[in-house]
This record gives sequence, C-alpha cells and structure tokens, in this order.
Amino acid sequence: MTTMTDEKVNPTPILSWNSLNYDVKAKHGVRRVLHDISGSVYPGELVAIMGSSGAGKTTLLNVLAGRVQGGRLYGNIEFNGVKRKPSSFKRLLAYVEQDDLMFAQLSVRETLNTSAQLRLSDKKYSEEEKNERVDSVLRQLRLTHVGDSRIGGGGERGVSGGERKRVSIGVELVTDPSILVLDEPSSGLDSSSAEMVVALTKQMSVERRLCTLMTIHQPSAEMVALFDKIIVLAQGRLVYMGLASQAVDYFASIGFPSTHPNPANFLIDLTTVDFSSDSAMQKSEEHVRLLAETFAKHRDSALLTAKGSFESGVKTDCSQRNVDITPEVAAIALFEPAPMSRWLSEFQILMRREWALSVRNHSLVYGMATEPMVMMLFLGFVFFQLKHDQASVQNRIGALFSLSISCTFAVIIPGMTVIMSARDVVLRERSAGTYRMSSYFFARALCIYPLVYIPYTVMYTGAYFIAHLQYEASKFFIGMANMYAILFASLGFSFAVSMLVKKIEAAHIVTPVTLATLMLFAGNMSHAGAITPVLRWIKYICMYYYAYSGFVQNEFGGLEFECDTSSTLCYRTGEEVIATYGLDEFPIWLCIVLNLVLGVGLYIAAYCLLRWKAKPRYLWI
Ligand SMILES: Nc1ncnc2c1ncn2[C@@H]1O[C@H](COP(=O)(O)OP(=O)(O)OP(=O)(O)O)[C@@H](O)[C@H]1O
Repeated sequence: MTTMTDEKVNPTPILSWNSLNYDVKAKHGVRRVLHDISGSVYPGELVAIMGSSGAGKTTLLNVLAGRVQGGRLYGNIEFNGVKRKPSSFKRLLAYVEQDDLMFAQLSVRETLNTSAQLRLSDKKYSEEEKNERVDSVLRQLRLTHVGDSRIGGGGERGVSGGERKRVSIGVELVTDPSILVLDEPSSGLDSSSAEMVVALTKQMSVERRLCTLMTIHQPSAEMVALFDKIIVLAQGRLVYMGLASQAVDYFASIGFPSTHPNPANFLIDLTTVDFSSDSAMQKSEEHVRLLAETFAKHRDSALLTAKGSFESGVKTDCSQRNVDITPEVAAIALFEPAPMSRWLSEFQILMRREWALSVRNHSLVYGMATEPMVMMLFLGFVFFQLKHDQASVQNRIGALFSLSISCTFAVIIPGMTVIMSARDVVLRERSAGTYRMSSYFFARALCIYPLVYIPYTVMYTGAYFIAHLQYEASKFFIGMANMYAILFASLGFSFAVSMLVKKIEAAHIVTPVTLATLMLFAGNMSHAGAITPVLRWIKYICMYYYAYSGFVQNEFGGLEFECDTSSTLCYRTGEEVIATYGLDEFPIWLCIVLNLVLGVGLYIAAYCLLRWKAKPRYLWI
C-alpha cells in the first residue's frame, strides 16, 4: 500500500502540533489527559487515531479540530505552517461528529442540498454548480440510489446506519474543506458498512487531496491497511505516530513482536491499562510510560538522522522547528465564521427547510390541530348559548379564563418540543458557521405561526358562536386580536424557555410550574388589585393578566343581566363585573399591545440566549 503523503511535493504539513498538553479538573486537583503530544499531517493522508477506551483519542481529535471545551490546553498548533486563525480554520475544517446529527424528516438529497446552499458561497458558485456538487457527492459516497429517502432515526424509518454516516460525511464534503475530521465513524456500524465508510473516506482524501483524521476504536485489518498513518495513544501519551504499514515492525524492533493477525488488536492489547488491581494498574502504567519514552527517543533519532521512516514529513515536522517556540496556553475563542450567503437567501433556504420539517412532523401537526378543536367543543358546549342571567356571569368568566389558559399550555409545550428537538443539529451547524443565528431564529419562528394561528382561529370562531358570546362584529374581531396577542407571547415564552434550559425534561418541569404560578396573577383566582404589594408587579409580566383583562372587558362591556329575586348578590351590568374583578386597569387596546410587547421581549431574550449563551466556548491555540 503506498502512502499518499505529500511531503515530497509540499514540504509544509497541513496541520502540525507541538507539545500538546491538556489538563482537566479532577476530584483531587488536576488530571493530565494529553501528555506532550507532537505530530503533523499532510494533504491526501488518511490518519487514524487509535487506542483503547479512555486513551485520549477524541480529546486529541477535538484539540486538533479546535473543538475542545473546558480545562486548560497548552502547546502550539499550526495550519499550513502558520498559527491558525479561528474563522478561516473553521471554514476549511469539516467535522463529522460521532452521532449523526441530522433531521430525520428530510431526504438525503435535501440534507446535502441545504448544506450546499448554505455553505457554498453565492459569489463563487451558481445554483447549478451547487446542485452538481450535491450530485457528485451523492455519487462519490454511493448514495444516489437513496437520494430521495428520508434520513430517519429516532423512531422514524429511514436510510441504513452506514448510509446515514455517509450522509453526515457528505454534509461536510459538499463544501471545500482541507481537513476532514471524523469522530468514531465506524461506531454502531457492522464491519462491512464501517469498512465502506473508511474506504470511501480514503478515496475522497486521495481524490480531493484532503487530509483526513479519524478516531477509531478497533478497526479490522482491512481498515488498518487503508490508513496512511496511525497515531496510537495510551493514557494520553503518544506511543506511535507513523506509517500504518510500519507500526508492527516498529514495535517488534523495540521488543514487542505482534501476537495478533490484526495489527489494531495487537496495538490495543499492547497499550491497554489493566485496572484489575492496584499493582496491575501500576505495572501497565509503567509499561505505557516506557512505550511513550521509547517512541519519543526513536522519533527524535529519526529526526536527527533525517531518515524519516516513522513519520512522513519529519524533515519539516513542527516538533523540529518549534524547539524554541514557547508553548502557548489556549485562550477561549468566541468567533463566528463569516456567513457564505446573503441574509435573505439564507433565510429563504432555512424557511423552506423549517417548513418541511414542521409539516412532515405529522404527530406535531395533528396534535397542534386537534387540541384546539377539542377545546372548542368543550368551551362551546360547557358554556353553551350563554344567556343573561346571573349564572351566565360565572359561565362567561369561566369561558374567558379557560380561553386564556388554552392559549398557553397547548402552544408552549409543543412549541418547546419542536424547538428543542432541533437544538443539537442547530448547534452542530452553528459550530461549522453554516448560517447566522438571526436567519435561523426568524425562519423557525415564522414556520411555527401557521401551525398555531390557523387552528386557534377556527377554535375561537367555533367556541364564540357555540357559547354565544356577544354577536357583534367589532367584539368578535377585538377578541380575536386579543387571542392573537397572547398566542404571540406564548410562542415567545416557548422560545425563551427552549433557549434557557438545556434539557427537554427540565423544560417540561419548568414550564408548567411557571405557568401555574403566573395564573395566580391573571385576575381570576385573586383580585388583580388586592395582591400582596411585594408580588403585585408580577401581573405586569403576566400574559394571562393582559389577555384575561382584554377578554373580560370585551365581552362584558355593554352587557346587561337579569337579577332573580332569590339572589342577594346581583350584577346588573357587565361594567359592574369588570370593576368587581379589578380588570379595568388597562383599556383593551393596551392589553393587546402589552401582550405583544411582552412577546417581543421574550423573543429578544430568546435570541440573546441563542446568540450568546448557547455559543460554544472552544479553547484555542
Ligand atoms: N473535559 C473533561 N473533563 C474530565 N475528563 C475528561 C475531559 N475530557 C476528557 N476527559 C477524560 O480524558 C480521558 C480521555 O477521554 P477521551 O474521550 O478522549 O477518550 P477516548 O480515547 O476517545 O475514549 P473512547 O474510545 O472510550 O471514546 C477520559 O478518561 C475522559 O474521562
């Protein structure tokens, strides 16, 4: 197997790293996860990072990809011979995560197409060129036959695991990366699918002169034969980095002849720490340290004699050049790579995608449409054809309060589920700088409105006429505007909680508790003007208060009631009811405006949280 390394053609490694050390917080102080790792890779190479579980493979990969969070990182990393710049490096690096984070409801072609549309520059590529790029990636990754199949996953039927992994790779390859990074691309795949993924990756590396780095746990002998270089880690130490084909010979030369037909199994056996007892652990840790020291000496001697047999490109290896470079401590990089498309075209692409996602989520669409219909029947028939007696006062109060409540729970909880279920994909896309957060935010928000506003308009109209609220056009439409305002605020609430809380389980606890608390301030369970002064302000940030005040003033205004002779308490006019409940603090139009303002405030809070709080804080050197 000839290596496709490029050191003769291009003596500068595409990526080189020197004296990488990474510390994390441990129970008793600090734990070193990576010890003094140096190395380099070249265009066209397929490099595997191997080692047993916990050896530090993913950590090293993330450090090299500029994706490590938390802890302290020391050392130097260079890209094309110079210090990396976060924005340009991220554009040229494609990172395929271990979990295939994609939308189950989109087809393979749609997934790749969206990535191409968003990540290929509008200035450099025409629409046809972008489509051609998608076709060529589909062909290269042997995905053409499943182009129209849904991705699936999470309970939805879709393409196979191997195909899904290839789509994840394709999402990154539709751009023009210089480095492709894959975290455990074979995990969860059967051996033939895993081999196919590695073989195709190899082919792409050669054809596109891509440098590919992947972590891999226990590859088959056939897969090892595809790698140009391997990096073997044990307990965060480098025990080998060099040609895959020479690894076994190297270990034999230092006294560890292969005991296994598969070199990967041999290397894992050789470097695994035995945790069965304290003495066994100490012994194997000593063994790993010895292997790392031996490799350091061998590599140094290879450098000194310029034989370069272990590591291709050693003559220009940064570990040689950087002897007098002081290792740097990583700073936190908070950057946003420059977007590739104009805001409006980004927004249109995302609108199309978000709309497809919304309408293809059948349980969501049916759920959001059915709930208001059920509510309409209950509201209409529990409060059927209201009259003008004293009982109808209580019934009207009940109907209007229920209407206010139904505009929150049944909107906020499904809304939150939709927004949060997309979170991981959005974070992946954000890490790659795929689009601006503002275009995503607007597209997501706009796509959810029809799913809420259409059924609620039907519900309101049905309930209004069945319950026989005041048959007056102005009252009907003012009530509807009031409902639209609380729906707007509810969706803002949905967005804010989705951005504030990381886990959906937590959101499902926080939301009902908050809403139940806010209900106390609506003016139904407590008199709006008689709440303890220290808590009274809460009604001003309570969407129920404004909506309920609006509904009550709209419906009761101008109504007259009959008093029966047996009753001591009698409301003669609607105005008396409004005054008794203290719901006349703001006129109706202001109630509507204040709910809209509350909604805008919640959207702004949600956007700020999305923009800054959810921003990954990667360590950068
Ligand atoms: N931020 C962190 N905080 C605490 N420990 C960490 C952190 N990052 C890595 N580690 C520890 O460093 C070690 C190496 O982790 P890493 O995920 O890189 O191993 P790995 O070789 O990829 O393992 P596996 O094959 O099981 O995924 C592990 O013991 C892990 O617990």
